[in-house]
Amino acid sequence: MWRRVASHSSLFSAFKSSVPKNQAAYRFKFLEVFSTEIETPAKEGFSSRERVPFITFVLGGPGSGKGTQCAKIVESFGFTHLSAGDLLRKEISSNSDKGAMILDTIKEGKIVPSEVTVNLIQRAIESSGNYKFLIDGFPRSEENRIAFERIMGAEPNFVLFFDCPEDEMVKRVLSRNQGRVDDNIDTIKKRLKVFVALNLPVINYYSEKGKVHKINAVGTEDEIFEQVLRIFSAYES
Ligand SMILES: Nc1ncnc2c1ncn2[C@@H]1O[C@H](COP(=O)(O)OP(=O)(O)O)[C@@H](O)[C@H]1O
Ligand SMILES: O=c1ccn([C@@H]2O[C@H](COP(=O)(O)OP(=O)(O)O)[C@@H](O)[C@H]2O)c(=O)[nH]1
Ligand SMILES: [Mg+2]
Repeated sequence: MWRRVASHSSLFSAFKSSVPKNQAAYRFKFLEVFSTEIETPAKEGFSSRERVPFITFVLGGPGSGKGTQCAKIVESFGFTHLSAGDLLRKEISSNSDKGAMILDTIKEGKIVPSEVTVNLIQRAIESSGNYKFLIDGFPRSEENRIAFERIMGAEPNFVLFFDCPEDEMVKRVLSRNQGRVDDNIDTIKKRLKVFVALNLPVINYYSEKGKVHKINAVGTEDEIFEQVLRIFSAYES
């Protein structure tokens, strides 16, 4: 069940180029894991001395608490937090030639073309120097998922799904106060529809593969983190 995809991986190349020359063994491990098909035991964790890449997708509707809980996971477990939305917003503010298109897409609550987002994630992975990643708010569609798996040559080790009722998500987004162009009632309604139509199928896909940990996202931040903690502690080997 914990099978990684077989193709030659650009994730491997990414790690390869970011690893210092004197860490040949480290580099070799990535080759071993990502260029061959390996049955990995279900209990494989993220603290092994091999430092093999460990990827968690963090999914849930807008306002379900993904970013808030990712910050806590980083503190406790040393993951690198890559919020796809933050990477896209950074791209807008960096005056990139794709900025205007990304801004329009976000305002409409739609999904940015997969190759744009995957490339940003890939670059962030390459420059992180880490091997444990929380990929927050991505993949948002089956097309996103397929593009990630094809380009990176890797699947997530597991998926966290923050399950939150819509009225609670709307309440949280409207009081988020981060000056985001999409935190308004019109866009949030569109985003909720996009979540159900395009993002839930991704969660169902990984659920059928036995990779989803569902979290009840209603409660205090600390109550929710207790559930998260139990899951991550089980992978700390
Ligand atoms: N458990 C919680 N209860 C109430 N509000 C929360 C909770 N977790 C996060 N929030 C708040 O809700 C808003 C959305 O949280 P955020 O982490 O940005 O969600 P997401 O990344 O899923 O959109 C933020 O203002 C955050 O402070
Ligand atoms: O992989 C992604 C992640 C985000 N977005 C866009 O960025 C917006 C904000 O995403 P973010 O994850 O920041 O929102 P959150 O769920 O945290 O409120 C989304 O509605 C999309 O328009 C996207 O197109 N692809
Ligand atoms: Mg977020």
